[in-house]
Amino acid sequence: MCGIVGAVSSGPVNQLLYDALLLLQHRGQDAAGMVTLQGQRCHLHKARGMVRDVFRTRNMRALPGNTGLGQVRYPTAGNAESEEEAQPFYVNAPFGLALVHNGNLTNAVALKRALFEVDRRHINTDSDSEVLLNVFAHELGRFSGVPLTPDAIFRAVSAVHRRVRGSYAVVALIAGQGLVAFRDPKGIRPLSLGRGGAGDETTWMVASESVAIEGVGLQQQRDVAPGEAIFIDQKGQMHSRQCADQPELLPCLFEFVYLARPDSVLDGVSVYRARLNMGETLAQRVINFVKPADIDVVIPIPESSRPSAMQLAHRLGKPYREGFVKNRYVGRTFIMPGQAVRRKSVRQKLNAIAQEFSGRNVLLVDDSIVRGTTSKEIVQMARDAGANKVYLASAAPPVRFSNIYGIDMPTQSELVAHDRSLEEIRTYIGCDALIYQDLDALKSCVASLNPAMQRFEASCFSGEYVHGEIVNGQWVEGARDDLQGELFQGAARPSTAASSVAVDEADGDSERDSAPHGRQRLTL
Ligand SMILES: O=P(O)(O)OC[C@H]1O[C@H](OP(=O)(O)OP(=O)(O)O)[C@H](O)[C@@H]1O
Ligand SMILES: NC(=O)CC[C@H](N)C(=O)O
Ligand SMILES: [Mg+2]
Repeated sequence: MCGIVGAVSSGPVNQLLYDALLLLQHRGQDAAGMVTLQGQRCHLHKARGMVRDVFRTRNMRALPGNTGLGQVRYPTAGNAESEEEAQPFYVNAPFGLALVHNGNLTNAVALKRALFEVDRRHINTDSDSEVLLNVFAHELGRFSGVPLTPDAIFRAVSAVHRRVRGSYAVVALIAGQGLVAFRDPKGIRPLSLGRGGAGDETTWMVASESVAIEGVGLQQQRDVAPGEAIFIDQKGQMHSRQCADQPELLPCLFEFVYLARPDSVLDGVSVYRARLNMGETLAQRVINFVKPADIDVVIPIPESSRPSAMQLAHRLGKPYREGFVKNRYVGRTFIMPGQAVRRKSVRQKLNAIAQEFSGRNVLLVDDSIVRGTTSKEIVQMARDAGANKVYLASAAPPVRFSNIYGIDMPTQSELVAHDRSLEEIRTYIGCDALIYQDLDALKSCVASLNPAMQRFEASCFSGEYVHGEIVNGQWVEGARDDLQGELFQGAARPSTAASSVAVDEADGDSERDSAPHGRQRLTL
């Protein structure tokens, strides 16, 4: 996941974009960037780091103009250390184009080959987003004349939909023309449209989450529909068209579990309310495994599990206590690069209040257990703080399969639940009881809040991939040809018991950590 934003306004957009990026920081901590457009001239600044570190006053001054876009990056392709792979990407033809992308293309290798051999375009990094920009640029060049028309833009987006597979929420800027936003035909990653002011004073914004729109004082209008493209010209006129043949809404379920902020509304669903529902249904599961009389207190594992834990405690009639205090200056651990830094960060980030644990049977609640880094540490911290029994409940089902659509879970063998029975996971984490949410229950927690949303991209729980790239844990013929053998190798190869060990028991640094950031990424 990354956070993306774009704006067209009657005034300068640099501060607006900066503020929106800060509100999207939870979606990407590795790099940030912005492009603004003043007349025909694009101004770009991007670098590794968090928003506050990347944009100093002098950088902001050098980003003039009334149209612009920005991104916070959490890499799923290429290399987190590469400054060039920070976004936005820019190409000078046709017109001058800049693009930001949230998602992950699953046929990027084949596209890169075709771009070079057929379209005669050079890709200079290992980023799938640079591939996506060049596909869009090539198609825009084919359909557009001068002056550029909305129809040409929409035809180019339709062609992108035909060529590209995977997930993509996109904002692009066309020099001298305006802002384009589009979402893949299954709407896997979110994209919201907002507006403020009126007439000549109108400001438009497109952003990954509604919190960015509302946080800068604009109003959320609606979501960009799956497959839809929106074009806002420099006079502030908005044009839109459905550009996909068979669009259907299959949003990523993990957005509701963990990725999005609780105060966002995605595709009409309040993330906060969905998380409350998760607490309700999880409470039903808990009482199947642990007698309520054996639970003294419910304690969330901050931050994302709080709404679910609160509702779960309410449903069980048990006290809800903040037993862990979060250091607000440490970022999200799951999206940090590398297992060693993630593990260290759990202890730096969370500290136990011993009195809340001492002599008690505690039920810890987290939103999800992915690599098991957090839960293993936290269970031990609860024991060190004097807890009697330590039970652990997860508001999401076991994460057993790779995510290839924009969450950095490419390697099954990193996942604590992969190839392990429930009892083996419990033993590994070291808790006295382990309770997971049921997948159908999780889906209904979200779907009950929007009747139009009945299906989800839930591959990391189910192993079913919406584009059919992987079937029964194996890349299907053809889809596999698009990709290098080592890509997503956990999914491509049946794992062995040895390779399923998520984290080395002794020091937490698995062999995979010797690879850059411990990730198996798309290498083009
Ligand atoms: O099993 P793991 O691999 O440890 O991943 C799961 C944990 O990571 C996330 O927390 P994170 O610290 O990233 O963010 P949060 O503060 O929003 O909870 C998530 O909320 C879980 O606590
Ligand atoms: N998490 C994302 O959306 C990543 C975008 C893009 N695939 C990258 O790696 O930079
Ligand atoms: Mg967490």
